[in-house]
Amino acid sequence: MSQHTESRTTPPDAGRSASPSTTARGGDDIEVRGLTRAFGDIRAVDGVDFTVTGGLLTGFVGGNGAGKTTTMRMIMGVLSPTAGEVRWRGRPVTAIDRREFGYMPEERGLYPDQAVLDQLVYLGRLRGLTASAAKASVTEHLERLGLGERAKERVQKLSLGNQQRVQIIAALMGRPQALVLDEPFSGLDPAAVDNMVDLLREHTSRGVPVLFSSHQLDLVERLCERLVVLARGKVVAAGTSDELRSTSVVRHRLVLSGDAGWVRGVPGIHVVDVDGPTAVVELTDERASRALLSAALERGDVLDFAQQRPSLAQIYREVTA
Ligand SMILES: Nc1ncnc2c1ncn2[C@@H]1O[C@H](COP(=O)(O)OP(=O)(O)OP(=O)(O)O)[C@@H](O)[C@H]1O
Repeated sequence: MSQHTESRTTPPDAGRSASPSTTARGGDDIEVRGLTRAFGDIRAVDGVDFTVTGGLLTGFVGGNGAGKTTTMRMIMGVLSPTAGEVRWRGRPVTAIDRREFGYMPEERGLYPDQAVLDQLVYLGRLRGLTASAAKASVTEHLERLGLGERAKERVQKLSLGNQQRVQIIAALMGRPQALVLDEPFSGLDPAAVDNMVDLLREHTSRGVPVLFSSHQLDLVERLCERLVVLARGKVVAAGTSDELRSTSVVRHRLVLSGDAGWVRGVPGIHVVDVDGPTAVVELTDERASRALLSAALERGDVLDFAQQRPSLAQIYREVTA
């Protein structure tokens, strides 16, 4: 039975034909243990461990070629690991489990000649939804992502951004038990990003673990409760933003009434940047902050002197350096 008359504050429950609709919270984890994949001599993914916790958005970041896509493919079983394993709810993941995962692959495999609605309903059927449940879920998602009028159009007539939205619907429709999304935000305009975020939050609010990769650090910073940072096939940092920040070098920002160039001569600090009256520094000696402030006051007014919360971009540069 379709349940699509429900309010839009809950995720579309498409009445999967043969699955229990669990609403467990917190314990619905994907666990990656020692995951490794070699291509010839290259270890694209090298002993990777992390957990995607139920109910949280986990951002997966790393530079080009860091191994994100390869890791996600192994989570989804599209690629087999050279070593290590993927676990789901405390035991090795099975093909049946994965059938209930929503996956957005890097290669966007839509059929250009097929109508949007038909294609999505077909994909929903492959995921185990009944035809009517798939249609109801797809129709609701199309409306929510602003494609309600385009349901009968062929995919190739849509702009790239709209094709991306269709791909997102393919991953989110029904009631996925976990979401693994490779660059779901790339190519979306800000309104579509917001709609997408709302949708993802609806899934996390019912305990679903969500892993998504992105190069948009500002977005990841805004959205994610947890982060996994990959570099050269290895996890170089993982945890909440605050946990990552606590290991980062503390910066101070000093704003003066005159030019701040003189700070370069103060011992015990590393100058990150000077721009006219503003200097950003790192203390290599804790006591230097007092010396810096005294020296500044001797030279004139101090308009601001405060610790700076490190941005994710800063943390990212530090851990991947
Ligand atoms: N099928 C393959 N055959 C050979 N090498 C591969 C294959 N797939 C990935 N690689 C290599 O594995 C490494 C990791 O690639 P991967 O696509 O997982 O990185 P990524 O973090 O997703 O990068 P991007 O952000 O650029 O998408 C790269 O060096 C890539 O060239």
